[in-house]
Amino acid sequence: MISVILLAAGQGKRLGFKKQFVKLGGKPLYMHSLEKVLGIFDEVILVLPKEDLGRVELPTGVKKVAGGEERQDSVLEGLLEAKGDIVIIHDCARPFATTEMFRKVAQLEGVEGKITAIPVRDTIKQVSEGMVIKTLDRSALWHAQTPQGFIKKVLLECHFRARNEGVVATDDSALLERYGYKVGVVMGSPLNIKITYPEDLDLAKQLCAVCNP
Ligand SMILES: Nc1ccn([C@@H]2O[C@H](COP(=O)(O)OP(=O)(O)OP(=O)(O)O)[C@@H](O)[C@H]2O)c(=O)n1
Ligand SMILES: C[C@](O)(CO)[C@H](O)COP(=O)(O)O
Repeated sequence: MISVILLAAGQGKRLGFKKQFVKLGGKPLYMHSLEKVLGIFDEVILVLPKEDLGRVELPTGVKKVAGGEERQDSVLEGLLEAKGDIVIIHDCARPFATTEMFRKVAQLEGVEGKITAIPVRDTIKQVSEGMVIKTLDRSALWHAQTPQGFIKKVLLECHFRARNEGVVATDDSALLERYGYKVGVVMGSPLNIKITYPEDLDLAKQLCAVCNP
């Protein structure tokens, strides 16, 4: 059984407001991710800010869960509700992830986790105080994206250990890396952007207009 946990419980501090409810292509941002997985996977859980749980109406079959302070806390809240032996974690802040990506990260033969990611394309400089220190070898550098798939009991164990040690990571695969589990990679897409800053939202609106004119 595969559970999908869609994260939409952030406060949007870097954007200036809660992005998950912004209308993109005529529907709230979180709906873009929901539509990619609904009816395809066994269970869909949408993690929302506690204060918004009551006002968000969702299609039948989608479970609502209250999130926590940090992204990692929200993942754990979702995990505690998930029934699947495989879980897929996705940021609703990435509205252009495809169903194919969700399917691919759920294939976990020989690994405990699998992420979408794309190779770094630009020349990468190490910079300090406005000065270039050196050019880094980019051949092994990738941008991590979501969706990310995991064996649930492994991800839960990693979350509990991280909480006990006070470790906070920006994505879930970092926790598996920390505790020695294997994480595979599947090709994401440069179009699978994350809306973090105001200019990302402008770009997303333009992408949406091109993709769904
Ligand atoms: N406590 C949190 C924090 C984040 N998220 C979700 O995790 C994803 C990635 O987080 P981010 O871009 O950092 O979103 P925000 O936390 O909303 O933004 P900011 O960090 O700027 O406040 C988003 O889909 C966001 O809703 C969450 O579910 N619970
Ligand atoms: C999980 C993530 O989307 C991978 O790219 C990202 O790390 C989460 O948010 P942040 O903007 O890096 O805090």
